[in-house]
Amino acid sequence: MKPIQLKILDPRAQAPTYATEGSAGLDLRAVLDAPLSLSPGQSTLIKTGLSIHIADPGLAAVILPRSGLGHKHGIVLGNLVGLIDSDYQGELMVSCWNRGQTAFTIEPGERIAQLVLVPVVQAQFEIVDEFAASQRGAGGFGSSGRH
Ligand SMILES: O=c1ccn([C@H]2C[C@H](O)[C@@H](COP(=O)(O)OP(=O)(O)OP(=O)(O)O)O2)c(=O)[nH]1
Ligand SMILES: [Mg+2]
Repeated sequence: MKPIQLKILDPRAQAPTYATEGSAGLDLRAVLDAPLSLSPGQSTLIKTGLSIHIADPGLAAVILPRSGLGHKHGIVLGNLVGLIDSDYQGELMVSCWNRGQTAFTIEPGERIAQLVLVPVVQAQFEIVDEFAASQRGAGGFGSSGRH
């Protein structure tokens, strides 16, 4: 694919790389002046020192939690998932939320989340009054397999 333009906005940041050949995610590191303690329940927006311009509307990026931090320490994302639009050119920001019971300290340069590029389809809509019948119809929320 075409390279995605990347700006390194802070000298403490570095271009993210895939850790292994098969990695889907690029780890994002915290740009912080000092360690930052997050109390239980607290969330804060952390800079990454990076911006990208995806440019292609057929792509987007998502920011996802790292499983170790999320499972072991309760550090997930305040917005659950971050969505980076293809036309966004600002700094990549990570909302870190301590959903755990104990304080957690984020160190400068710590890998706090991961960025995944994903394909996107922009929908076109056709307004109709009725849909053609389907097997499911309007059933949902556990309706299948119930008698
Ligand atoms: O975790 C995130 C989520 C979003 N963004 C940036 C990229 C994204 O393209 C932009 C807008 O995000 P979103 O559309 O989710 O936020 P919004 O609350 O709808 O704001 P807006 O009105 O600017 O679209 O903010 C981040 O840097 N980190
Ligand atoms: Mg938006």
